[in-house]
Amino acid sequence: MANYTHDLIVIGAGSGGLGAAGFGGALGLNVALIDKTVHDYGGECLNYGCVPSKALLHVAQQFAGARQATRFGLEISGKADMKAVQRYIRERQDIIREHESPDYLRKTYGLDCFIGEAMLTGKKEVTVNGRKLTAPRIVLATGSRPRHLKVKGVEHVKQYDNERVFAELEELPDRLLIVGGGPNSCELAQAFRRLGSEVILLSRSDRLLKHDPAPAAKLLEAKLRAEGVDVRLNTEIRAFPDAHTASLVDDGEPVGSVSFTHLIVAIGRSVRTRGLGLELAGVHTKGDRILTDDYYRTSNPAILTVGDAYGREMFSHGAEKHNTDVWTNLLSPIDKKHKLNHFSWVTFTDPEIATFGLTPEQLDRQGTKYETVEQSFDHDDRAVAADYSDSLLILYLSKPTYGSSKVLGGCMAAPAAGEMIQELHLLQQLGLDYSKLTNKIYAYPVGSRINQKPARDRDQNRLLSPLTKRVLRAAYRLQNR
Ligand SMILES: Cc1cc2nc3c(=O)[nH]c(=O)nc-3n(C[C@H](O)[C@H](O)[C@H](O)COP(=O)(O)OP(=O)(O)OC[C@H]3O[C@@H](n4cnc5c(N)ncnc54)[C@H](O)[C@@H]3O)c2cc1C
Ligand SMILES: NC(=O)c1ccc[n+]([C@@H]2O[C@H](COP(=O)([O-])OP(=O)(O)OC[C@H]3O[C@@H](n4cnc5c(N)ncnc54)[C@H](O)[C@@H]3O)[C@@H](O)[C@H]2O)c1
Repeated sequence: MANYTHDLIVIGAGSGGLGAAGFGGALGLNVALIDKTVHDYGGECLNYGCVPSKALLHVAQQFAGARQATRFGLEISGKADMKAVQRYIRERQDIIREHESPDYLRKTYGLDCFIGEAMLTGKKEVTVNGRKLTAPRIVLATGSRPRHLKVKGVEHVKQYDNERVFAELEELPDRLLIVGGGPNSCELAQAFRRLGSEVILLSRSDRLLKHDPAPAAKLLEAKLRAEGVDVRLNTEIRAFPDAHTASLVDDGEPVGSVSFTHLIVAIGRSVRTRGLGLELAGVHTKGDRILTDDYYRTSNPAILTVGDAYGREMFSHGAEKHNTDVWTNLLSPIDKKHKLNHFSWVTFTDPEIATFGLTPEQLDRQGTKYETVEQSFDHDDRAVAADYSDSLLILYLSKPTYGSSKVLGGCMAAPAAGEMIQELHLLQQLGLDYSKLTNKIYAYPVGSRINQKPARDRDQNRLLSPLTKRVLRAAYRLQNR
């Protein structure tokens, strides 16, 4: 410590940086945490990502509920007041912000919080506000930034990315064009449609949510279409002839044009590599990636990355996973390798699309034999009563050995699927048999009873084979003479 100003320096105070610095602070280490402005503390998730998008979806859900209630006599009219919606979102953000502010972090974790743009100026040195800080380890938690369209005429168009949506959009768009087919576009498309905008959702992929199973993504696509979103797949923007028109191509062939009043672009994200002084610290990059190994190390082993800066799973809880691994490695002589065996993610649309555990691609890659079980909600009493029986559960189960199978992964498309998959995900994480659910008594009629249905069906099929039925009949008659 003698030759360093700090034990650890963390650049970026988003999900990644808060976790990396917070744990060090909790251990009593002398940790410097740096972000550009006080408002940037909390990062993308708090300011322009998870929190505002989920608050927006919550408001949109109220509108959808009111619209459904017109079947039962409620009379409604009008659209959302976007200023009031943004006010609600900012109020919610401010509540969370209190626990992510530099003052709170200083008081609670003893962090040495800096406000200013940090630059690497040596192998173990960072400069902020003209002051040189040094530490044996530096964590880059500098995040990513939204990609933008680069087509002819784009300079005449205002491209709203997620930052601008939550910082600047004060009027409800009349006719909104959203580009991209990932979680960001799907969530925004449904939210704005429910608030009252006309929405065109355009993606160059042949389906939405390419990281989730196709049947689940199809259910969401059908729901978006049923709510009036104009979903156009295999489509790209070729040019903007004027500020409110996009000409489109499908497989390179012109397919007409669309007009819009507002344009949101959600076509993925690039890791931040510029302005960080990476070259001065011997940190190599390739395109818009920081080169890293499976142990979160950059080409300078004193400098680690977590969160979006690591360039792999870009989620807030991805950052949480990275920090768990990185801190294990910082504290022990045996390094933990990055593995994605027990991960999950949720797209918070209606239906929610919740994917967990190993995907078919991962299972195939590791040569694991598995069977796919698709469970519909058609005869689930809760789904019938609450009108969501067009939902779906997909499970990947290991091939049975002596009658028992393990849950390897899966996906659910249903309201609150993100909550409902949790017990399945825990079984997968603990490596427990799926049959553990067979005798569980659920309060009737909780939605998560659907998790048990395939397990019960399988056990019942086994139990009620002609032979066991004969044995059980004989047992009954013997016991009850
Ligand atoms: C619209 C949207 C919705 C999302 N919803 C979800 C969701 O529901 N669930 C989920 O898990 N994930 C969600 N995500 C993803 C999630 O927001 C990100 O994965 C997460 O915020 C990344 O955290 P991070 O700490 O790596 O980066 P960031 O939060 O981007 O933090 C990086 C920080 O570094 C700072 N910084 C950069 N350079 C410097 C410098 N030179 N000096 C000082 N500071 C610097 C920046 O100011 C920034 O505050 C969503 C993303 C978007 C865009
Ligand atoms: N609920 C959540 O957890 C959540 C919500 C929103 C965002 N996020 C995260 O934020 C990040 C960004 O999300 P995203 O949805 O912007 O990115 P993404 O990379 O997941 O999806 C981008 C989509 O845009 C399409 N696309 C790319 N270029 C295009 C073009 N020129 N024209 C038309 N379509 C194009 C792609 O085919 C893809 O469907 C992701 O890492 C995501 O996981 C998470």
